[in-house]
Amino acid sequence: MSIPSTPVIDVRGLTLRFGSFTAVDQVDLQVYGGEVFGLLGPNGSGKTTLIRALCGLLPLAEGTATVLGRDVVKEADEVRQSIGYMSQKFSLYSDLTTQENMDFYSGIYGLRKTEAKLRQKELIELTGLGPYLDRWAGRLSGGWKQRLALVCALLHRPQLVFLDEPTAGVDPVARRELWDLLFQLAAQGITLLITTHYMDEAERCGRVGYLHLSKLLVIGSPTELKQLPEVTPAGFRRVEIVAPDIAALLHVLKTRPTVKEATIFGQSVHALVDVRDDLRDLVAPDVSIRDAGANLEDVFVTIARNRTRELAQAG
Ligand SMILES: Nc1ncnc2c1ncn2[C@@H]1O[C@H](COP(=O)(O)OP(=O)(O)OP(=O)(O)O)[C@@H](O)[C@H]1O
Repeated sequence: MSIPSTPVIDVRGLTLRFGSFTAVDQVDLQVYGGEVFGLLGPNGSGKTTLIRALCGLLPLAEGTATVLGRDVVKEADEVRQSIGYMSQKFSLYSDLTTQENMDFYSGIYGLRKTEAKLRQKELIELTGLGPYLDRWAGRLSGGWKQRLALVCALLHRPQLVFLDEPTAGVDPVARRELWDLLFQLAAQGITLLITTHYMDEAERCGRVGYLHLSKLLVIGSPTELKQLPEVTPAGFRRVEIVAPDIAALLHVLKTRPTVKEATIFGQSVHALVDVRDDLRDLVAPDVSIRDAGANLEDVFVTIARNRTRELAQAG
């Protein structure tokens, strides 16, 4: 992707506070047109707070933020009218039908009747909501509720949409379908900033950022991040070991001096091992050991741990 020079989201030195608590600390972030940008981080790391500020909903303690070229404080009304926001909480009216919810949000965005009908028709076709128009929103399954919420966030044709954990609690098939929809939107040039706790979703993003304890620790494409030298330090290699009793294997690895990290992934253990240890004593007919690259979880865990250690040493 060729990156245009004007960012759709431009955040510089942004700090957000609730009283004396700093929820977002000195964040710099630029997101460009048509990007699918993933924002990850543990619970309470500041993702929703950052999004709410970018939607013009919070005062800034320090720094600046513009979205679509508009200042989120001075032009908060214009910002809110020009973006889409699918919030973490279910923002639809459970006792209104799908159609009534769409009509309600069309009204909120001030769409004229003919324009609203046209846009609703487009979005119903895009999302497949047609068979559910008369169903109460509260009676829709999780996946269809999220599609309806997405439709309501797109009615006014925003060029930038914030999606806060859009797939939380949604089954894997519906998650995949929602992502297919998101890619169709990105293909239309709509910029998406998405928070998620799912690593497979992070992998789908063009770039991701990782928030930890209110600070944005790292930004990059999944491929770039996995290749960061600090994730697999010199003198170490990452291996995947499949064995019949992975709990016992994990215990063995955790107590081995040459193993820096070990964690269970499905039926295998991933470990960061000193290259001088060939693990030969672990080889058995029912055990397989192979070199494996870092995954995104390795990246985030390692970087968060390193930064925490650096802070402790500095303080
Ligand atoms: N209105 C508020 N008043 C006081 N503290 C708040 C307020 N909103 C958020 N916080 C605090 O700010 C921190 C960041 O919260 P935020 O909701 O942004 O985290 P998050 O990364 O989105 O978490 P999650 O993954 O659980 O959604 C948390 O410690 C939270 O308790």
